[in-house]
Amino acid sequence: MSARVPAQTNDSEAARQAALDAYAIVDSGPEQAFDDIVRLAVTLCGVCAASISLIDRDRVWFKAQIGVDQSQVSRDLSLCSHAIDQPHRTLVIDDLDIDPLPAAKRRRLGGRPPRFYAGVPLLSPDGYPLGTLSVADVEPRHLAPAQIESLELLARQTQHLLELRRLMLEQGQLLSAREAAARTAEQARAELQRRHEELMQSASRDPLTGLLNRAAMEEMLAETRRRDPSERMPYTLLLLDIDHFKLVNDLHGHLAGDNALRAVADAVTASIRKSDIAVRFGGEEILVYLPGTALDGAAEVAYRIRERVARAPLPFAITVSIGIAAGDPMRDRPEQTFDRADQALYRAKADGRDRVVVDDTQQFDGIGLG
Ligand SMILES: Nc1nc2c(ncn2[C@@H]2O[C@H](COP(=O)(O)OP(=O)(O)OP(=O)(O)O)[C@@H](O)[C@H]2O)c(=O)[nH]1
Repeated sequence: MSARVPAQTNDSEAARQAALDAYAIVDSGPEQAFDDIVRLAVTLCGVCAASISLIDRDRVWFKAQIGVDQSQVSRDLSLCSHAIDQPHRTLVIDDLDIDPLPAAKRRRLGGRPPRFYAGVPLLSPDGYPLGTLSVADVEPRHLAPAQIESLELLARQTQHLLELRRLMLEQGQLLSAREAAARTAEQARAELQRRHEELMQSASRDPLTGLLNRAAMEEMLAETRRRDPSERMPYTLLLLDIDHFKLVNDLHGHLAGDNALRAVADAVTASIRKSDIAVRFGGEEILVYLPGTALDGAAEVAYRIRERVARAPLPFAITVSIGIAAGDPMRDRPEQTFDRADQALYRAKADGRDRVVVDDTQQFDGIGLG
């Protein structure tokens, strides 16, 4: 038996305990790999007991054991504590009656006191003793050098297992930390997106009518231009202007004019589909984009708007003029379609207002719908 080294300082014991804690193994459930090691140790050394013992604060806890009566013992009853006094040497005591260890007296293997003990310290990569892989018997024994070497080899395997276990634990923690960080980032992104949309919503709406404003339309146009023309569908543009609106303002006042504008916007919104887009284009001009709608469909929408405007709950009557043009993304640019709708609107005004005029320079030959 080797001489005992001086007692560890409080600091080094704290560091040793921290090294063990990093494995988070104490009080864990049984694991086949560790059970196999103690079984092999028993077979190789021809003894009745073996254990993988870990020194935890004031107790020694067995990760795996065969033939040992307790599942943990207080540290002062532990043979393992003797073994780690010389952490780089295997402690072998052939006969504890001849070469006694204080702790051995009160330990039991199958109800009997141990006579033989051999313990190989298990070290952390930093060299801190964590516990032992030990074999014991109720009879005196003498291990052949090859058996001691095998036991030491098994202890090395146990250390590898411990490392592997710790690495897996760290990986798991890293993974969940990464998942948590990804979740937080996703929540932040969603919140940012929500706030951005809110901001866009308020920035892109005309406060008086609630319709989209011109900036929003420009943004949509830019977005459309980025897409392949073949992916875009034909559409119609409907340009609406309130007739003699200046007179409405002059006769009934600006506030009444505002109400009239709101009523026309409501009439437009009520007459179009969700997929259509209405924009307050100028002072009293409204532009409506009707994707996938042909001229005849757009003319129907225009009539519906006129009817609703005629029934608007206002103390005075108002009318609107509407110009319509069809656009084909494969053939023309949106500006060209807009110009044709504008010209149709001009004709509607010139022809006496309160009417719908469909652009006749493309698919239709001049259908005045006024
Ligand atoms: N009340 C109100 N008036 C507005 C608003 N925006 C523009 N206007 C007015 O709309 C009027 C538009 O007048 P004009 O462009 O001369 O056309 P109009 O009187 O509608 O005549 P036609 O379009 O030829 O039928 C102007 O008097 C603007 O001041 C608004 O937000 N509220």
